[in-house]
Amino acid sequence: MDLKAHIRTIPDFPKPGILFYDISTLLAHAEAWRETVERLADAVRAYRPDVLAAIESRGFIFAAPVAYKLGIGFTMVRKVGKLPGAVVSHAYDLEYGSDTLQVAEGLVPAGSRVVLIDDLLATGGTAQASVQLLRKVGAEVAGAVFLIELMGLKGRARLDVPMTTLLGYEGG
Ligand SMILES: O=P(O)(O)OC[C@H]1O[C@H](OP(=O)(O)OP(=O)(O)O)[C@H](O)[C@@H]1O
Ligand SMILES: Nc1ncnc2[nH]cnc12
Repeated sequence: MDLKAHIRTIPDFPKPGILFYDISTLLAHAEAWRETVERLADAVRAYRPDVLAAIESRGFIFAAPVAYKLGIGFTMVRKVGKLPGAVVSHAYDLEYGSDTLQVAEGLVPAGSRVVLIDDLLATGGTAQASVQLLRKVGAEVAGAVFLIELMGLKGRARLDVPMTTLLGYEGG
């Protein structure tokens, strides 16, 4: 099945000049959604994870059925201020300014093999910050899996873990 046929592109969202790759149309199509979950699960399984880590918020949509299918748990990598209780944080630089990601303390056992999952790799800033955060809590990041890669933005070069993407687009 051609999954790209189910991803809608919207020009100038959320800012002028950005071509937005919208997964809403894929999620709404039962067969495309099922095929996506199957293919992501195969890619994730190859890294032999003990647990998944999912990046807020679109990453949660994909991580939940994949974790269920593989019979493992998943941990949420969240934007600052969303997680209750003790958290571990990692601040990272954006093009302008900075941001912080957090995970709950004590949920990822030290030394466990973690696979990171998200819908889309653009500049790779969010994914690489997530890798660093997971290492801070003692995880071994075995790999990262994305549905979409915007190859023009060269996020792949920023990630220092093995990675698999299902759909590559030249632009970004
Ligand atoms: O590779 P990067 O340049 O870091 O960009 C990729 C990130 O941007 C999007 O999330 P966004 O921050 O828009 O949040 P959302 O998932 O909550 O919509 C996407 O889901 C990735 O997490
Ligand atoms: N062009 C894009 N489309 C959808 N999500 C994104 N996240 C970062 N860049 C994006």
